[in-house]
Amino acid sequence: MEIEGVAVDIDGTITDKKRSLNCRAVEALRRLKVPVVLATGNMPCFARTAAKLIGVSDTVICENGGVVRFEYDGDDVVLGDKEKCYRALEVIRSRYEVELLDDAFRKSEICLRRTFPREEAERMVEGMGVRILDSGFAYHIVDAEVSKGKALRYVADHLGLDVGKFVAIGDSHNDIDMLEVAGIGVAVANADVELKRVADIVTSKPNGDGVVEALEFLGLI
Ligand SMILES: O=C(O)COP(=O)(O)O
Ligand SMILES: [Mg+2]
Repeated sequence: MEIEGVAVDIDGTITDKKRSLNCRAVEALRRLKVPVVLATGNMPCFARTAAKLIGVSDTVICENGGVVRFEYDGDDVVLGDKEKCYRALEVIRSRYEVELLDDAFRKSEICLRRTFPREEAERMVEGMGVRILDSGFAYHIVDAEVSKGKALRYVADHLGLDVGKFVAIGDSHNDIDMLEVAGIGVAVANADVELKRVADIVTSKPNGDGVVEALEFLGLI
């Protein structure tokens, strides 16, 4: 299969537990001849800056697919409904203390510190049209209509590329459907078991070194 693009998660994939960026992965991603799309749970201002500094495509998937941006100076395309997330937040708040992260900068979702049982909270908000994702770094209450996978399909269509010819690389629960949608799904060695289950390739090395390993294995570098 001729690979037309690479979608890569940020935290836990090209960064380590302390969120320190792996420079070998940066160099490898910069060298690729196909578009490299960052796909993160983080907010648009962070994602666009990260893309610029890393030296990959200005097209980024942010807020777990709730926002997409095609140009550095372009507008955010908001795909998720934050009101749904606020309604769910009130339900969760009735039982757990919550701490919101960067709320003023998020347009489609609510990011929370990981201080309560995610699965229990997800049961509490069943039927409200939201999901609670765990990136390993934070929880995200997202509109159930959005995901990194759906956003990748949207982005690929917009760029005139076939999403089935993308490689997607990730580490967590919030990457599952992106790996499923892409033609080749890669989980780095430190990835959640549930992500490894849907991956075509599981690297032997963790984080950014795993990204480099996968790109070499696929003949992209
Ligand atoms: O929770 C976060 O913001 C980190 O998310 P990411 O692993 O999708 O980059
Ligand atoms: Mg991650």
